[in-house]
Amino acid sequence: MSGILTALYSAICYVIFFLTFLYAIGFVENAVVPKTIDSGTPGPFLPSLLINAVLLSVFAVQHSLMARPKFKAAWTRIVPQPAERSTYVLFTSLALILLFWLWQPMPQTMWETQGGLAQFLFVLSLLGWAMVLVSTFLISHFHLFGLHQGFARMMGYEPAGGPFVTPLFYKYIRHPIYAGFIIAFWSAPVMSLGHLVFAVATTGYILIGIWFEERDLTTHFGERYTLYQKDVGMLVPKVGRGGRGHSPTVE
Ligand SMILES: C[S@@+](CC[C@H](N)C(=O)[O-])C[C@H]1O[C@@H](n2cnc3c(N)ncnc32)[C@H](O)[C@@H]1O
Repeated sequence: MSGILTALYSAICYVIFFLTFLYAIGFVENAVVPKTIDSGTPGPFLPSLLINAVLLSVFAVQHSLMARPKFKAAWTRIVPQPAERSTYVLFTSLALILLFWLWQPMPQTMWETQGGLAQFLFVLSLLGWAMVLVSTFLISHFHLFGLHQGFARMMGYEPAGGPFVTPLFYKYIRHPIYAGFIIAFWSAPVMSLGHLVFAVATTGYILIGIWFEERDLTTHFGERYTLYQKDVGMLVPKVGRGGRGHSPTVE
């Protein structure tokens, strides 16, 4: 793949990802977009549950499998190295688009809030999404979504792997992106059965994903990451640290 083609490919994948991310906000928040988590005509309970479980599993398998170093090593014999991350981002977007498209509404209300509490939960949920986006910039947004690798190929240099960093949220929790998703998914003013299935499944997936990601991070960054794990909570800040947060200079 020529440099210009690689850069173009990574830019297209990035735009598809970003639009998918924006759609995901509307889908979960039941706002703005035509098809949301609770919209549409509900079908019978069991087939709906089964279809949703398959859609969530397709996403989970794609997202975890393609992120593992062994898969990447094999995959880059087919896909050029500079386009690998963009291809991952593209497949993730496609798995999500499939989920948005075929998701079956399960509208039974599990719990419902009103007035100030409902407004608070809605705002909290949006803050969760904002935390996700801000955190991607904290650990290198353009590397995470493949643009850096694609454009580096065009400029003729080898991009260094993303460094280990612990700014802002990362000083207090190890996984602010995942924490942001969990906040966004659970802070629903009205929790339908379908939304609850989605929140439970994605939270379970995130917890399993963290186990795999931390195994890779420990292999990659060694003692720096083990010290970080001791110092900083996974999804919730550790108590008793007097709000100091992680300080790499202490290592
Ligand atoms: C989707 S991001 C999720 C990051 C993190 N788990 C979170 O929730 O904020 C996954 C990528 O972030 C990288 N990553 C995780 N923690 C990092 C850190 N402290 N510094 C740099 N990269 C990190 C991993 O290597 C992986 O490629």
